[in-house]
Amino acid sequence: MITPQTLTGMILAGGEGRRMGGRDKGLEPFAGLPLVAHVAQRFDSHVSELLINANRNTDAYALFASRVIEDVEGGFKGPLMGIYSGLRAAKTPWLLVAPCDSPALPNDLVARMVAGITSESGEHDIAVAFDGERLHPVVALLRTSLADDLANALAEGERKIDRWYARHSWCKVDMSDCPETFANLNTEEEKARLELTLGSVANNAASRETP
Ligand SMILES: Nc1nc2c(ncn2[C@@H]2O[C@H](COP(=O)(O)OP(=O)(O)OP(=O)(O)O)[C@@H](O)[C@H]2O)c(=O)[nH]1
Repeated sequence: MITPQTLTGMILAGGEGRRMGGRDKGLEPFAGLPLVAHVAQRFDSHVSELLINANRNTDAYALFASRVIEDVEGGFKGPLMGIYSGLRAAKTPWLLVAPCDSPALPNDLVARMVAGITSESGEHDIAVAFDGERLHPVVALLRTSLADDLANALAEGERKIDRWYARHSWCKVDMSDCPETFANLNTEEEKARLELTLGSVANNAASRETP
């Protein structure tokens, strides 16, 4: 059974943000808070430790997590390297990953992912969020014992997250009831548009969960 004691959360914030002029996306303000703060709230009290995977501005990120970890191998090798770095850093058997640029993820994200990975014969090794049309490979629950296997895949040059998932016992977690919560911000224009449509959703969640 996956409990908060056996689960580490990690926010992926290690990208270059090229489509946003190279800015550090996780620290961009959105509806009054840095993007990363919205995502951090989804993990509140549901995990034993929250990590942020970032390759820049690590002091700024430290305000929002228990630990900030950089990619094991630098040079912006992609999100699969970030996931690997989290699998290595986590002290628990399970790691739940979410991206820093999706500020409206479901408030019950952790419960949904944990319920979704469990099958009649036990747990799969990996569960991936599915919005009814698309998989979201950077919203995933994984066994941390996969770290060695991922190290080998990365050494072979693998960079595609879903292709690596497909080598394992994996499942989709159906979130087709809330596809809009997966909206992410890649450009200034998307940020401005989503701030109008999703800002209130994200803000309401924030004020509900702030003690
Ligand atoms: N650790 C790590 N995370 C990454 C890397 N590249 C992207 N990510 C993360 O993966 C998720 C999806 O990233 P993208 O939006 O595809 O890439 P990005 O670098 O943020 O933005 P672009 O440069 O505009 O593509 C985000 O949470 C990123 O922070 C990387 O090289 N290392």
